Amino acid sequence: MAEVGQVRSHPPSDQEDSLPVEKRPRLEFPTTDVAGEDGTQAATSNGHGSSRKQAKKLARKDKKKQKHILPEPYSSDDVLWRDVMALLGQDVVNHALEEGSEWDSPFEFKQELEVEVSKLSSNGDALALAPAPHPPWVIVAPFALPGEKISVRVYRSSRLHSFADLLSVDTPNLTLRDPTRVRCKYFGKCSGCQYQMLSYESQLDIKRNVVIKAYQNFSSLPESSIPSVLPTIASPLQYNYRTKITPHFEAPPKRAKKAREAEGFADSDTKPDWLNIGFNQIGKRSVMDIEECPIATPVLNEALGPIRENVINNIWSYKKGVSLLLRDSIDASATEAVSPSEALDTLSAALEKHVCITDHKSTVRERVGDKIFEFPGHSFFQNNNSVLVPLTDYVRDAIFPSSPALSPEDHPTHLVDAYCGSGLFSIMLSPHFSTVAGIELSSDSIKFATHNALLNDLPAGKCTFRAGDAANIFSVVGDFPPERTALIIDPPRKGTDEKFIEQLLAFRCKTVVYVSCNVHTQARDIGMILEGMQKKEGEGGKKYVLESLRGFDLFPQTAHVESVAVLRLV
Ligand SMILES: C[S@@+](CC[C@H](N)C(=O)[O-])C[C@H]1O[C@@H](n2cnc3c(N)ncnc32)[C@H](O)[C@@H]1O
Repeated sequence: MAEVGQVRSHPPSDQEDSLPVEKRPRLEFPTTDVAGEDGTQAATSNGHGSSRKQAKKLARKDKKKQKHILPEPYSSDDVLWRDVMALLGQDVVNHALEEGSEWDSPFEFKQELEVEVSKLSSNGDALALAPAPHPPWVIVAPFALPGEKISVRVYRSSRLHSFADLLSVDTPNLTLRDPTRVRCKYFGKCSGCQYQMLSYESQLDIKRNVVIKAYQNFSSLPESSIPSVLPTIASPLQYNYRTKITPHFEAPPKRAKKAREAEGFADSDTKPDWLNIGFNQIGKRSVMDIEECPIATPVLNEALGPIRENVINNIWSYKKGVSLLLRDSIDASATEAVSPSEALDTLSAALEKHVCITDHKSTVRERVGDKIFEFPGHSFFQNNNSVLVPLTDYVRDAIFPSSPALSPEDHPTHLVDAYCGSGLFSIMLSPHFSTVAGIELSSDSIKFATHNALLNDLPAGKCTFRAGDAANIFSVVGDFPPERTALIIDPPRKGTDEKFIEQLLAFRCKTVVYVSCNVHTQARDIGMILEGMQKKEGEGGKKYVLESLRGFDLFPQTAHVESVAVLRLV
């Protein structure tokens, strides 16, 4: 029986946990809350009420007003808001803002309507204009495609848009949609995947468009500074690629505990109806029961059954909701059992044996190309192993281009790996550099980065890793020759910060490769770097140019895209 292992309260705090198989944040307020927000008007329209009543009413209105929270800049809500504005057109949006009607949803809670999808948002939802005679307003619904006529039911409204459940696709777009492509029985309900009905080529095209829009909307750069976005690089595996999943469940509710008490605490090995172990349902806070996940690796799917059984058998002992951890790892005991004298193919066979790690403190082991990486179960590691050789090769080729962008005698000799985790880029690219320095906030990851350098027999002293804020790296690489140094930036979703960018601009290394799981904050940061350079140097001297830009598909079947931007000082 697999162990449930170390569990924690959910939602998980891991910075990359905003990735696909996760909760989407709840937005704003239900549609019934959107009545007029002008307190003065409300008071005068109710001319005969007592002043106490009026004061109460005003207080209620004020409360509602406070709920009109604008999206956090660069958040997925902000990304959606830009898409909503683009679909409505600037004139319509300006008019609604001037009128103060942008929160006045024309739709009631649970109102049903038919719409035609215009486009996809960068978050993967379908966007449709509300049909006449409704005022200009956007309907946001999941799992529908451009050109499709759909029936939806509104469940929540926001600024000039309402969220709706998809009830049916009445006229499907058969050039894009093919239901036989869908491999998951939960697709259409689970919030994990958005695109299983699409061909893989269409998914890659859509993601390229997300990168294009991100730089248009969030970089503040003139069109002339943004290169044509290159085609998205495919993931070698399009299913069974995800090496980490975190299904979760709620603790027994009070009513269930009471019912059990009334029945004399009778134990049962069947799953209670109220217990769901899985991922979030689309558009809801509730968890849906998931027995298999076709984007997760086979070993995680094999382990999921026994892990679920263990939870079911012990469910009454849980006081809080829990996020389980399932992580695919090479079986360390199988590789350790191979003696050095044994043939290489015995070792290779041992490296193919995988197990599921459930303990946050256990060590996970992955192979990337000819290197082995170890890291603690709770810490960050990229979740799609199949794409890591193409990704690290791509970063290497960007640093050492064969084109005239960089002649061989100018090739970098030093590498700075900011936000280095357990050393993926440093170690994969180390053969091409004389000196490598990595920095990372998590001291656990840093311990493992140092350990991984030894594990892969890198020459002593070649790679040094330190724990700390990424910006601190510039104070320790003062002796690196900037014109022979490459910098890799791979921050969490919130991107890097002004302190880091300020020092990057002072350091002026030849090449910067910015890898990001959030192309919107990446676009902001790249904009800040290019603008900052402009301000520092005026029109003279060398400047960074954004040489190339492209998406990498680390998460097939989902709307998520990784983005790689290459800056060169020329
Ligand atoms: C997207 S991960 C990339 C890790 C690594 N490059 C890799 O590919 O495995 C981002 C990393 O940044 C780290 N991090 C977050 N904030 C940081 C900060 N202010 N300074 C340095 N590292 C930070 C996280 O702990 C995480 O390991």
